Amino acid sequence: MTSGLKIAIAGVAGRMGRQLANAVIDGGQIMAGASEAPGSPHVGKELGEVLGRPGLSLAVSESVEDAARKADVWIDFTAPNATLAALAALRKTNVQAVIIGTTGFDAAGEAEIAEVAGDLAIVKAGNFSLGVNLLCALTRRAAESLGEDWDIEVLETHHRRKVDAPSGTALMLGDAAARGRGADLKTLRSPPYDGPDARREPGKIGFAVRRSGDVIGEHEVTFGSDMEILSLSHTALDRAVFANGAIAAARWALRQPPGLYDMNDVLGL
Ligand SMILES: NC(=O)C1=CN([C@@H]2O[C@H](COP(=O)(O)OP(=O)(O)OC[C@H]3O[C@@H](n4cnc5c(N)ncnc54)[C@H](OP(=O)(O)O)[C@@H]3O)[C@@H](O)[C@H]2O)C=CC1
Ligand SMILES: O=C(O)C1=N[C@H](C(=O)O)C[C@H](O)C1
Repeated sequence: MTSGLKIAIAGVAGRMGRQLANAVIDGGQIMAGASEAPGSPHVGKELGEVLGRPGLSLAVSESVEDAARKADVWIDFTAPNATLAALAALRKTNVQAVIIGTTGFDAAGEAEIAEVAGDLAIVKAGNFSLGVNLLCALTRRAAESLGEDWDIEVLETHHRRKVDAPSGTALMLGDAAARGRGADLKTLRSPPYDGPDARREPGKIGFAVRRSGDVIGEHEVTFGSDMEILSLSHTALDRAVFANGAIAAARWALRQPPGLYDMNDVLGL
């Protein structure tokens, strides 16, 4: 049964782009548009050829306006510059909602997104899985309960092709921990431990990053005191969990006024 949700997917030939397009089609939504990077060998191809699903006829476009023409919602898991360029172009289309999964924005990029959210309903999350968003709530709760003598460390592991570090999810977890301590992550973030005097500063939140093989995404937050260690963790077993969360966010966002939302809003956490 079709839900009538008309979705355009940015970066459709990427790991998440393919996952999203397959989830849209298999879930009975409408694939209304698909984009790829200007100059990509996938531009101009039929989506069916890109996905290995013969008979699917929708041309992959390098133009945001063209890919968005028949869509109500734009889902973007690409790269920061690509997402920001798309947002500027989407303001001139009929798209009402944007789902941003891209990670690695700098402060100026985050500000640009907040500005565009004056015109569009935007759901942005470093992770669209239910488990990770619940893990953030649990991390905040633990940080609220445990004093500064408990060292907070966030460890993440991802596949070797990941570009940004720490991951968007690790930063969400660090942010949740900082909020639990009534502070901002900017203030509490530890510099990397590296060099001859790399001692841990009390009260800071540390990050450690591993890149290995084809790991989809593993995150662990530890709270360590002199006598015990509390560890909270999450493992993503299938990228479908991100795609399904993003599509649920799309359905939710189309019912909202313009504004900047996250998965807590969508899931009611
Ligand atoms: N929030 C979440 O739940 C999740 C977020 N992510 C994030 O999503 C992003 C993408 O991850 P992933 O799919 O693994 O990465 P990939 O590199 O596999 O995919 C990104 C795709 O976007 C394309 N692209 C680049 N620039 C443009 C452009 N201007 N217009 C259209 N397409 C473009 C790339 O093309 P080309 O290769 O030619 O550059 C590529 O096909 C990352 O930031 C990642 O951290 C990933 C998983 C879950
Ligand atoms: O790049 C990835 O793959 C992932 N990116 C997101 C992040 O930066 O946290 C989410 C997920 O862990 C996979």
